[in-house]
Amino acid sequence: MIPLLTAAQISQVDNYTIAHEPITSIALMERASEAFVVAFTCDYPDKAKNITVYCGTGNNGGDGLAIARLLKNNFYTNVSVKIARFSQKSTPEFEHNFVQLKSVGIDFFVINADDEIPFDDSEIIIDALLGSGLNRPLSGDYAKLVEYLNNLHTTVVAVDVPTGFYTDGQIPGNLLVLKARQVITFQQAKINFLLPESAPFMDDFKVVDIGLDKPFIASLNSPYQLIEESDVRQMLKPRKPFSHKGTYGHALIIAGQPQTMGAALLCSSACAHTGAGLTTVCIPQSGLVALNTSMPEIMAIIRNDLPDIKWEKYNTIAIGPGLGTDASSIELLRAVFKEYKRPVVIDADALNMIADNKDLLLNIPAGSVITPHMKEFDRLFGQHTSWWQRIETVISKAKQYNICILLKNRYTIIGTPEGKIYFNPTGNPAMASGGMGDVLTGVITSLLAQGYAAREACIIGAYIHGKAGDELSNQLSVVLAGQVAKHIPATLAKMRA
Ligand SMILES: NC(=O)C1=CN([C@@H]2O[C@H](COP(=O)(O)OP(=O)(O)OC[C@H]3O[C@@H](n4cnc5c(N)ncnc54)[C@H](OP(=O)(O)O)[C@@H]3O)[C@@H](O)[C@H]2O)[C@@H](O)CC1
Ligand SMILES: Nc1ncnc2c1ncn2[C@@H]1O[C@H](COP(=O)(O)OP(=O)(O)O)[C@@H](O)[C@H]1O
Ligand SMILES: [K+]
Repeated sequence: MIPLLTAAQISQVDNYTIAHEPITSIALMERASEAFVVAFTCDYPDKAKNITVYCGTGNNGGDGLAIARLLKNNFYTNVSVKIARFSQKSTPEFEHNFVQLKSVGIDFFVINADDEIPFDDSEIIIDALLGSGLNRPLSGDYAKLVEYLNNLHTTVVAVDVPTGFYTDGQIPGNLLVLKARQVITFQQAKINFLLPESAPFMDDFKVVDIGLDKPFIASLNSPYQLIEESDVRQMLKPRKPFSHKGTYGHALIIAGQPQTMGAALLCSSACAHTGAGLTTVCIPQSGLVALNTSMPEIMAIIRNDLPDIKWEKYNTIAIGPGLGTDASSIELLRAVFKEYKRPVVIDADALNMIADNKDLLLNIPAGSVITPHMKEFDRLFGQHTSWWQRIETVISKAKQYNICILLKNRYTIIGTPEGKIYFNPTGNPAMASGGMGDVLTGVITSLLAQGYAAREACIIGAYIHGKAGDELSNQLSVVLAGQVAKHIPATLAKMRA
């Protein structure tokens, strides 16, 4: 796991590293700038491009000055610097690098407060105006400069953070930010880069290691963690030589209506492909031929008004995909909560029914998983105006109901009753198509049936679901849910290798 820190914590780690490595703050800035330049030269190798580095007078600006000098040393022939001296204040690291800049003879131009903004015809802009020290929305001269630069539509590469962007906490509406094609960020992704509100301000980000003190970072015990492949590899259990279908659990999936049978088929296919020993799906009579034709491995219980379910047979139950919200579905959901006290997976229409009957929230068995997307989440827990607010709700509701909440998105958010938030990095826009969530539910259900706890099932499930989609998207620009379900065994084989 990569712990994700707030700007205040990063500055704490910065100071700790300076004191304990030990390293001077100027040497740390040089190391950060070198790391930026290595990444930059990789993505922008044309050394004749006309590049302007815009620098503020804080440490982000200090980085910018060092970066300009290092680019020149790396034979970038057309680099110049514009310094926004809008405040009398500057940091010693900025001033040190200013002296260095002058000594290597790079063209620079100072823009003072209230000055006209100088004409810019550069091909690449490096944004080192403001970084993680931002403490208020841009206004005045900064706002004027950023609006001018945004209107140029030039390729912008931001140093650490796009100027004006909030790295953590609620992002105010109508925020003015210098829009970046790419952000080359230091040490770790900033938490807000992982939320959809970052989308208008950056196409992409890349993390470069600047050698901040890792044990100290771990000691801060951040609630926010980014999942890494190694975590999932460690959590995955092998399939043992003398094992049999009973070893890997029996999952029951209650899903589908005549018009939404696909949801039941996708969910149960994903469950079987993720390795549950047995999968049974509870569907209406009209779905039986489709099930037997497409997946003879899966057993069926025909869903009359209230089917006769032998609850004790199942290691876990999933309920919701394509289920509908009519009276008999609500009755069935209540029956699950009444009869079955082990962890379940609740998705789609089951979430919508709980949203309409909030008393049911209290009946969810401890250790269960709910898998809402944004709209289902807001129906359940009230309207939210920002993703930061949703994260806060995930933390409080996971604890209150003793469940894992998996809130789906580009970086799916998993909250546990212990107050941790895990971000899943896998998945891609080729997967933005119907039924993908049904497959995820099947994957998580399968993992619960196999004996993984809810936290592990969510982390492994979200990761391999997205990873399967990533592998497919190497060849395909659109990936369908059924393809992801069928590809899970190949992804699992690689992860277990
Ligand atoms: N931490 C690390 O790991 C490392 C960090 N490094 C680098 O340091 C950067 C952080 O530098 P930093 O702390 O000097 O802050 P920075 O963003 O340059 O801002 C400067 C000042 O601007 C001001 N200000 C704030 N908001 C404003 C606004 N809206 N409009 C106008 N002014 C505003 C505010 O001062 P104020 O006016 O509030 O007194 C603030 O102090 C970081 O992003 C990275 O690039 C690396 O070199 C080494 C490793
Ligand atoms: N752009 C994307 N990047 C990463 N993952 C995506 C993207 N679009 C969709 N997904 C994944 O696909 C799934 C969609 O779930 P959901 O909205 O419930 O779909 P459905 O209701 O159609 O089954 C989620 O797991 C989500 O993380
Ligand atoms: K910046």
